[in-house]
Amino acid sequence: MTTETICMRGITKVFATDEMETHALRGIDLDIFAGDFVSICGPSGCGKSTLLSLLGLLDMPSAGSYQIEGHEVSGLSLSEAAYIRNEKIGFIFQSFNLIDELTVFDNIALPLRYRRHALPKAELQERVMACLKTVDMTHRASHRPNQLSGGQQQRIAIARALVGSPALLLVDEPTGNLDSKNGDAVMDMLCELNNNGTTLCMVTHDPRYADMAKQKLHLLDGRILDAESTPDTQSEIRLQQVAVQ
Ligand SMILES: Nc1ncnc2c1ncn2[C@@H]1O[C@H](COP(=O)(O)OP(=O)(O)OP(=O)(O)O)[C@@H](O)[C@H]1O
Repeated sequence: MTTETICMRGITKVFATDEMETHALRGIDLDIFAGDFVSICGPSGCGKSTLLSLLGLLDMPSAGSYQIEGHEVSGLSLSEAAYIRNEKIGFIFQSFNLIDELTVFDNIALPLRYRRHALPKAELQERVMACLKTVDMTHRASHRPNQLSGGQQQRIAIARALVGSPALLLVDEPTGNLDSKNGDAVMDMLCELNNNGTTLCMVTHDPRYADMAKQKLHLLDGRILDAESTPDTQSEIRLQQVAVQ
């Protein structure tokens, strides 16, 4: 049976100021299944970052339903949203957002240290080192981020996003600050993580990287213009199941 990680229905987002209202999202329906890889692309201002912020519970929709693993999360309080975010969601940003005052190890450990239930020290150590191994950076555990190259910093950011074993990894232009060689290496790493079961949702302007996804969403003016799925995706299977019912 397929597991639905994300289910959005009729999601809208309106930013209102005294002078005007901006309808950033106008009725988004989106399903993301465990193990899926979704890419979101579209022109500047179409609502990509807004959608990613809502998916990551960094902001709340103006209307609509949003469920993570079957639990309604639209309208949560700030502290409840922060709790779910920390437990269920990992983030990778264009600007790696690492803290230069902390070692690589401590940067990766940070999401675990913010959890309500502290992990035993040995388990925390084990999880951080396992993530460093995944991104092939164990030899840099005691370095500071500003002693690393851009590509290495993004690998540390990936490790930090993975350390909490998130149900969903949200990725915003992961290669935007990298040259093409390092960008390709980061994308290879993300694809490998997805092949090993990590659920990914990525905003990108690069069509080559968008094409690597199993489900491709094109946004325009706050709406999903069209969605393409490769034949082997869970979404396609689900659509076929609906069709035969
Ligand atoms: N906090 C805000 N207040 C008012 N309007 C906003 C706010 N955030 C976004 N918007 C507006 O919502 C619309 C969608 O913005 P969003 O940042 O999601 O677009 P985007 O597709 O990510 O663009 P880009 O590719 O340029 O990053 C835009 O018209 C933007 O001006």
